[in-house]
Amino acid sequence: MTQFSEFADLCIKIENIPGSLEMTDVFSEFLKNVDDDELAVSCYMVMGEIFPAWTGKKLGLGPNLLYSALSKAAGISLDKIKTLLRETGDVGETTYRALSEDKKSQSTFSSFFEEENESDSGSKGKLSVRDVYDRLKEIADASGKGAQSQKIKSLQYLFSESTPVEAKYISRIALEELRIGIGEGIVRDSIAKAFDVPVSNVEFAFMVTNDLGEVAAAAKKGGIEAISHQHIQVNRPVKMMLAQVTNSIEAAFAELDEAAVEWKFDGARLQIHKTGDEIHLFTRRLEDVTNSLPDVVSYVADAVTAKDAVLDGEAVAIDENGHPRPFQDILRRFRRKYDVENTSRDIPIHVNLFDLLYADGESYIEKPLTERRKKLSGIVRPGAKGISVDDLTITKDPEAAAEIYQAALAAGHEGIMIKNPNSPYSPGKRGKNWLKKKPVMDTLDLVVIGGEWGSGKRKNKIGSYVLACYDNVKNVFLEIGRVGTGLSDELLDALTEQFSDLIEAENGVMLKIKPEVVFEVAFEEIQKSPNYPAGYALRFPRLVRVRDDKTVEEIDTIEKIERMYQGQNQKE
Ligand SMILES: Nc1ncnc2c1ncn2[C@@H]1O[C@H](COP(=O)(O)OP(=O)(O)OP(=O)(O)O)[C@@H](O)[C@H]1O
Repeated sequence: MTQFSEFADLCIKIENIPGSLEMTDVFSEFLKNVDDDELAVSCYMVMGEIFPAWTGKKLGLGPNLLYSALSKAAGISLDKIKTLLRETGDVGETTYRALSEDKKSQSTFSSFFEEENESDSGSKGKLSVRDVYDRLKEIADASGKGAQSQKIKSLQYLFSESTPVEAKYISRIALEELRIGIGEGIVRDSIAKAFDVPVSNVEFAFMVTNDLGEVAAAAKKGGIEAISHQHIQVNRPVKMMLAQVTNSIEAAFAELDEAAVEWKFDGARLQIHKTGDEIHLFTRRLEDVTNSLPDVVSYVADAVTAKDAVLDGEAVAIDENGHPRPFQDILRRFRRKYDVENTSRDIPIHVNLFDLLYADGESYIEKPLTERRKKLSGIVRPGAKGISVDDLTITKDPEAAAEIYQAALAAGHEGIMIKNPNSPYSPGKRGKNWLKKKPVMDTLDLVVIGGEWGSGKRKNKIGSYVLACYDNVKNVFLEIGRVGTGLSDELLDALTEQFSDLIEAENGVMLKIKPEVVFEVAFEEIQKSPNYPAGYALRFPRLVRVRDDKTVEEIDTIEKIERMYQGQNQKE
């Protein structure tokens, strides 16, 4: 068993290291020494997760529940916890302080000094890494009547059995806010280093399994040989391949010579897994939305002739003429948990398939696009209801692509995709093998980190939202502005509801919100601004759409905003 105190020490060390190479050194040492039973979970937890990415499962613990547990464990009032939150602005620090005060008040004079001397990383709690993981998993699994109090009890147990420093990290993990600067790249490199396997092999195994814990376990057990045997599996979603923007069709053809051109549909990504009669549908965030889309399940059952397959496509909400409806409509379908039948009648879907990852026992991801498409067309019945393989044109002629682009826009879609016909499918990669061309509209994907209660008629609604971009060097969110004006009452109601469980702290009318929801925001211009931590502000920002299909890891970075600012000033 590895003590959780060792994990907390690891977090402290890593937080104080600026460079990723050193982080890799430190984490790979930890991986070498951790128990087999705790190897995989250490990989998840160091990234602030409990479950491997492919499960799409989240702990889903509201901040208020955590504060209740903390208040009970520390024996101090909820009000006091909220005051601490205002002072520290951070749930980890609040936990540390709340529990330190508790320990002080309960300790005798001499034990107080013992604790002080041993403080920070020194004093040891009673928990192992596995204990913490198991309790958090229990919290995630609790459901139904009594689940709330069960969750509070489990957290309370974790807090009371750990030192303040350990509890600080437990709180951050529980709210999915660990953010010590370790992401998938560093975990991947650490596995390679710890178990002496080339990074490229670890990378490939991760792409196909979507589970760094499992890859670490395989690497430890059987090195390169074992991880080379890992393959894509039906019913385990893999990350979707993504696209880069191209400024012009000509530029794309200059890169590619010959290109595969198809419409960029305005809908939501869907990864379809079929094993015999069992069909599962996953979103871009790898959430299982099978139950919300019974119509799509029946379309797949009817159209796909392969026994087993993993297919990639875009689900589009359509009107009675087959034209695409607004993006929010397809998201309504994806989110729907009740009254699914009626909603599917009101908002029909058409699925446009454009790729194939696996069919009848064979992985296709390493094969060229043309071969994948050939097989895809061979396993989907033409003329089937609600689902089709999209049209793909292979051409060397930018003019032909321009015509397809115009046709796509005329049909109400976003533009075109220009793909490298010889390229493999690279899960989770955004590279030059897929380029997208759509009309220029400057938007940014930003995360909501705060808000403000409205006044007057909007008293009980969150009336404006504080937005942040991501600083991927310092690993922090940077506030860049707000949106509020122009939002309808109906939308504000829906948003207030969506954010109600994400409120971490309140100060007067101001709210601190757990960074989870992504807004796509349009604006007139990016300006330099000393008023915001990002150093930039958006002129006339307005909400285009809530990007429920994107995770907070996918928001735009300060680097990109700097580049956009410079590009914008060059144009003038
Ligand atoms: N024919 C197609 N091939 C691939 N992706 C397509 C196609 N049609 C629509 N798409 C959608 O376009 C997305 C690829 O663009 P990108 O990787 O930039 O995602 P994005 O960041 O969501 O971009 P955007 O905001 O432009 O949709 C895919 O995730 C998919 O949902």
